[in-house]
Amino acid sequence: MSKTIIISNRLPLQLQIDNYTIKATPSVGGLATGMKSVHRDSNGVWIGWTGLTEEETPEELVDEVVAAAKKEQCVPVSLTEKDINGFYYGFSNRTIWPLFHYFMEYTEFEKESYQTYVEVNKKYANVVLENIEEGDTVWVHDYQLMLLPELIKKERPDVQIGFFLHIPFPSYEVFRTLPWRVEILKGLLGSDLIGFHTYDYQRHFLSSVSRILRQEVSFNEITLKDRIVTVNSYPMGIDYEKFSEAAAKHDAAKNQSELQRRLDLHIDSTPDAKMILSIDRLDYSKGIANRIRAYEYFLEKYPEFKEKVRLVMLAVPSRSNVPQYQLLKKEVDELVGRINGKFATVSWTPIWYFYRSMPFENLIDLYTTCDVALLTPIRDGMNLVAKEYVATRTDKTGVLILSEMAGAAQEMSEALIINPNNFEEIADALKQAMEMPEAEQIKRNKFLQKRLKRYNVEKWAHDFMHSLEDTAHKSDIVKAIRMRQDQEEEMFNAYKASQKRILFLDYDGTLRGFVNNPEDASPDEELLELTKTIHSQENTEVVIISGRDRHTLGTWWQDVPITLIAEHGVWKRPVGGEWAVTENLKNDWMETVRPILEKYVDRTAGTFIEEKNYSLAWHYRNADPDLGEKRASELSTVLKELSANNELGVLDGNKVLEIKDSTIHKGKAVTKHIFGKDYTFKFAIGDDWTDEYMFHDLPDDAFTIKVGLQKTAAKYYVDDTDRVRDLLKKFAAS
Ligand SMILES: O=P(O)(O)OC[C@H]1O[C@H](O[C@H]2O[C@H](CO)[C@@H](O)[C@H](O)[C@H]2O)[C@H](O)[C@@H](O)[C@@H]1O
Ligand SMILES: O=c1ccn([C@@H]2O[C@H](COP(=O)(O)OP(=O)(O)O)[C@@H](O)[C@H]2O)c(=O)[nH]1
Repeated sequence: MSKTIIISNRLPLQLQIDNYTIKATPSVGGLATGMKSVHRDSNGVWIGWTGLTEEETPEELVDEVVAAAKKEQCVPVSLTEKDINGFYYGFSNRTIWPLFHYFMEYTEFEKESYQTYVEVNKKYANVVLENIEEGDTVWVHDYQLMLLPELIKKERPDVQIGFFLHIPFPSYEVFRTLPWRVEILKGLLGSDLIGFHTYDYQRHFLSSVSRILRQEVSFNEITLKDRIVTVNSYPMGIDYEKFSEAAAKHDAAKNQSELQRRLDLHIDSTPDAKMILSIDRLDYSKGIANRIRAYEYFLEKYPEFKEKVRLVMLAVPSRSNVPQYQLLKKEVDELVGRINGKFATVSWTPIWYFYRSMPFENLIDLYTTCDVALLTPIRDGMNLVAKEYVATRTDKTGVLILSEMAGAAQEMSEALIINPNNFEEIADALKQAMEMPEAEQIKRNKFLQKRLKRYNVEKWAHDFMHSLEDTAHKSDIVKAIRMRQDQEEEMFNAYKASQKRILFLDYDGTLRGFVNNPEDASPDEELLELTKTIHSQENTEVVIISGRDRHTLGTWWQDVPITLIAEHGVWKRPVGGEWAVTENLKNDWMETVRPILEKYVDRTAGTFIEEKNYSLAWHYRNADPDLGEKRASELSTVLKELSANNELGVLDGNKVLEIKDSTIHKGKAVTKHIFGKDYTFKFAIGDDWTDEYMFHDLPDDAFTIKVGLQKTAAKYYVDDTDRVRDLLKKFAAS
């Protein structure tokens, strides 16, 4: 039976060794708490780190660690102290975490910790590969394992791999500063599906892929040479029933215990003061220090709330080996001390501060007891605490104040949404929350609860897995048209058996890869030799059919006697003959079109005009990809309007728009060329839109091949120019 393998840095359980006994406690943090319910309900396995290093695990307890993990359907990855320092405290939490949360001043670029990150990702990959069985699906989680998808895909291309990023993906301007940006993107692109919490993170990622890797992005799909990677947003939900049921149980017991519990929580004699809740890991991205300052500002701006409110603050220890977290701990301790010292009275302490993690029951107690939740992250991938707070409000009272910088804010517009850097706004929101009529609280929470209940963590995981299955169908379609070994053999058999053969070969993107400057793309010796050899076979004709100008093609194939067709069919050089125009063509339209193209060159950095006898081409390969596409579609509209009266055609090539007589295209050129000749083997290969005309216009029995995975009228596709070279070699050897 096939299974789902979940992989994350941490397992949902943390193991500790106390007096030679293994103790397990639940892991804290959104990923572990959220995925736990998904894992519980599946028959899969979860691979990750137990929290114990190899050095901390006595040899005689190793098997017990494995057994303790196995009991929870988990498989541990064994890591050394050095691994954890470089991989977890190092690259993950001193480079990626601050960078992806826009804390550039905290970001360290350390080559050594990156190297450990690579090694540890390989360790995870090895454990995954040991546990994969045919038909399994792999779901990798989060920023600590961004190289893992590629490592797995390389070994197991048959396995569907999903990746979900739980933290923000930053804008291209921030991401580009990372020295290992290419490696990280390539690592992620080993996946078949990549998920983010919000559309903004998704579009930031796609923008980096197209700008840094120069990879073709179409809507939410990235077309690689042999696969399609789908990218989408799936806002993570919570186990709604678990929280609402626990809250209902807690409410039932509330009458006898709540007041006592409040007073037990802290020595204070203002039990009627409203409670403002704040829960997070002690992390600078959570805006805890700012929150305390904003609370101070609130008490100053609205002094009537003194002794009427209390901030209940739970800060869960996190990543305490990283200096910034140690500094933050100090800062928060001092702030709490200072503010309590400044405002406290004999009967009132303005902040109750807990620095520890709490068991589930106590969390529920806090959620249900507090009148307001104040969550002000500076940046936060999602923030599940916001959702959990709303889910526990069984009577629908309570007010959520939430930072607009949390992914959750995008789905929780009924909350009071604030900018975490705007103290004025936070103070006013606190006042509004204190004074909000119950009816309004209920109205807002009703909407929020309905949505959270519907899009819970189960639905989230189901949606993701469903999309991942869909990507498998996409791969099937890809496999269907990719030229298989048997189809290739069939083609070569037909070639060998044929008495009269013709091969139409496009040049750029087919025989030769793209380079920034088109003049640098000259053919190598091997290529010239191959075309010559094939052409010299009996009854065989090789035709280079290109959009290039005749001088360039003519110079390159000066000494090779094959047919050349230039400028999409305007010019032809027969074997042993001279260049001649194939049609009666006009070029007086160029005077009108050139200034339009020049305007686009001036406005779009990196673009240029190529002038041919009967056509003008505007190249935008070196422009910013987004801007290039936008300007190309704008220009194409302008030119099409103009061309309607001038019999001009606009050819949309690979990062080039070419304007020429509309009666000229490669389809017409090949049709004319084969007219009246009884070729029994016809072959055409090309990579872009201009080649589609020949795929379309050649008779049905022709072998037509597209280079690269794109929509095409060709019968087959091959991955890249290397595969084209292989085919040429096989033709030459036939
Ligand atoms: O494992 P730690 O280093 O102790 O950190 C705990 C987890 O923190 C991060 O959580 C994120 O995931 C949440 C759920 O998607 C999301 O709501 C939150 O905004 C994120 O910060 C981190 O992404 C996890 O990998 C950590 O395990
Ligand atoms: O003492 C605590 C405090 C919090 N949490 C859980 O930790 C998660 C925090 O997730 P969130 O998305 O808010 O932030 P993250 O820590 O993942 O950045 C929530 O599910 C909380 O219920 C916990 O298990 N124990």
